[in-house]
Amino acid sequence: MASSLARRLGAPVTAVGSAHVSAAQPSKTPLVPPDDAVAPVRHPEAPAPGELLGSHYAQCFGCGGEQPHGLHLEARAGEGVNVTAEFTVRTAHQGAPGLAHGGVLATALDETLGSLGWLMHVIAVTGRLETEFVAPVPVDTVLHLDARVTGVHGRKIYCSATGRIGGPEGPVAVRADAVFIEVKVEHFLDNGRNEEIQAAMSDPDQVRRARAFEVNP
Ligand SMILES: CCCCC/C=C\C/C=C\C/C=C\C/C=C\CCCC(=O)SCCNC(=O)CCNC(=O)[C@H](O)C(C)(C)COP(=O)(O)OP(=O)(O)OC[C@H]1O[C@@H](n2cnc3c(N)ncnc32)[C@H](O)[C@@H]1OP(=O)(O)O
Repeated sequence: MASSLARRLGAPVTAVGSAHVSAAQPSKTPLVPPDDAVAPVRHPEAPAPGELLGSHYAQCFGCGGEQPHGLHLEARAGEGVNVTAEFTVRTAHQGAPGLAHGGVLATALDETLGSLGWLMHVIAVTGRLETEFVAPVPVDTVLHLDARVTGVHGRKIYCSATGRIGGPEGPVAVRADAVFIEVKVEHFLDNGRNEEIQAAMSDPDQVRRARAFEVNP
């Protein structure tokens, strides 16, 4: 059977920003996995440990290589359902003189956590993200990021990340706990802007990447 992406490729995108996402109440989903959560499973075709994951979208602010304003984060697969990444704080990332903006650091954590989906072959978006800023992070610092999935409950993926300075074993400067929610590729097709969707769909590399996520045994 044709994949949903293939079906959509055959038809022009007509609606933009459909309202299928409800105007929800604030989420009360806790950030720790419930007792009946299951352990995450590394997909048999997940990238090998140490392999660079690459960008899920060339224009992504977090990881896109073609995004001039982006963080250009590059994550590597870990041995389990975990990833590592490095992020260098630039002058453009300041919040206070010589110090990283907290929102930029939260974005680096979010992006690193988001890349965990590659290891499970699941597309997921951030539902909740709680960040803790433990120590100031000066410009030119390399933040050593480490993220892992701590449990899966239905479509909810519980995960945590740390950002260390001075080396991968250095002191923790930032940390985050998050819940990601698994979605289908339609999430992007139904909610994204037509112009960018069409551009992404005419890029064979992008289509291949999106397809790689569609089958989750
Ligand atoms: C050719 C085009 C291809 C394009 C795609 C290309 C490649 C794709 C590959 C990867 C890309 C994937 C992600 C990007 C990766 C990294 C970037 C960094 C991550 C981000 O930056 S990403 C952007 C920010 N993010 C959002 O833009 C989400 C906005 N939001 C929504 O779109 C909805 O809100 C949604 C979908 C989250 C839920 O909506 P829904 O209707 O599907 O969910 P539903 O109500 O059925 O809930 C089901 C269960 O999740 C629980 N739940 C629901 N919402 C929750 C929440 N917020 N927090 C905690 N738990 C929550 C419920 O409590 C229930 O739990 P339970 O089952 O236990 O009852």
